[in-house]
Amino acid sequence: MTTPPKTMRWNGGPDGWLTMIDQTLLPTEFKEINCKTVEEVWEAIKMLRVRGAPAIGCAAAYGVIIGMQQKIDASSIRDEFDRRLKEVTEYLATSRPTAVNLFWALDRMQDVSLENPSLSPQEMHQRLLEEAMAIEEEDRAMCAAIGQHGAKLIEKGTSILTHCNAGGLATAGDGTALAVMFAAAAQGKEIQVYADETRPLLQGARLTTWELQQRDIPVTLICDSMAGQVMKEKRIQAVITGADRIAANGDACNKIGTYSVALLAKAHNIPFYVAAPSSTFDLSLATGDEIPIEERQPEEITNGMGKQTAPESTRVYNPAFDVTPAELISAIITEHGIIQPVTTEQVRSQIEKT
Ligand SMILES: CSC[C@H]1O[C@H](OP(=O)(O)O)[C@H](O)[C@@H]1O
Repeated sequence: MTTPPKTMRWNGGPDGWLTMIDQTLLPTEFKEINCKTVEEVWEAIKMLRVRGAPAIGCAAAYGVIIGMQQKIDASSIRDEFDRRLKEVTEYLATSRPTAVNLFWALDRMQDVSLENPSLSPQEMHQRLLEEAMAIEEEDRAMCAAIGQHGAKLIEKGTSILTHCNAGGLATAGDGTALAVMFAAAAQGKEIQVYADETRPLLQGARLTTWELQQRDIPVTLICDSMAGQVMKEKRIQAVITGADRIAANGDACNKIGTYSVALLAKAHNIPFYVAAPSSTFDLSLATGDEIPIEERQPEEITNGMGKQTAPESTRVYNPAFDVTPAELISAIITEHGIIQPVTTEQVRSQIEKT
C-alpha cells in the first residue's frame, strides 16, 4: 500500500502559496500545481483541478489568504483590509454553487474579521491563515471519524458500490465514503468495491479506482448504466456515496446519477448510505428542493475527455448534481456518528449540537 499524496498543502506564511494535485490529469498523469493568485484558485475550483465539497472549502479558505496578499503593507488600514476580504470571499463564492462547504469555509474566514475587530491587517492576515489551516486539520479529523463510525455498518466480505469520488482527493483527509471503505479494510473486513465510472467527468473511473488501487482494495469499474444489473446479480450488499449539500430533512445532494443509484438500491433492498461531515449540512434549507444545482458546459458531454462524441451544436442538458430524498437514505454517516432514521428531528439533533 502506498501512502496517498495530500490533495493540497500550504507553503510558507501569509505570503505563501497553495500547492494542489491537478485532478483533471489523473490517473494518467500525477502533477501538482502552484496557485499564487486568487484567480488561479478560483479557476482550479471551477475546472475541478481541486474538487469534492470539503476539498473545495479548504482550497477556498487558502484562496482567501492569497487574495489578501495584494493589500497588505505597513500603511494598510483595517477598513480597507475588511473591504478586500469581503471582495475576495464574494469572488471565490462564484466558483461553484452546489457544495455548501465552499460557503461554510468562506463564512468562517469572514467571521475571523467580525470576531477580531482590533487586530491590525498584518495580524488579521496571520489569523486568517491559522483559520484556513484549522479548517484543513478539522477536515482531516472528520474524515477519520467518519471512517470509524461508518465501518461499524460494514460486515465482513461486503461488496460496496460507490458513485463519483468521495475519497481523499475530495477532502483534506481520507475522504468520506472512501474513508469508510479504508477503515473497514484496515479492520480486516475484506471488502470489495464496485465503482461507477460517473459520467461525464469520470471521477469514479479516474479517481476512485486510482485511490482504491493505492490501498490494495479490490475495485471493479462499471459503467453508470450497469449499477442496476450488478445489484440484480446480488453482487452488491451496500451503497455508500458522498454528498455536497444535505438539507435539514436529510435530503442529500450529490453527483448526478446518485439519485438513480438510490432508487435502484431501494428496489433491490440494499442499504444506501451517505457519508458526509457536518460542514456539508445546510440547515437553512428545509428540504433538498432548494439546493442550487450546478449546470456545466455542454462540451463535458459532447467532447468528453477531448473526443467529440455528438454532432456539432447538439442541444445538451448537463446538471452536475441531483438530490436523493431522505426516504431513500438508510443512514447518514458523519464525524459525530450515525443519523438513522434520516429525519429532520434526527438531523437537527445531531448537527445542531455541533
Ligand atoms: C466528499 S464530497 C465528494 C463529492 O463531490 C463530488 O462532486 P465534484 O467532483 O463535482 O466536486 C461528488 O458529488 C462527490 O460525491
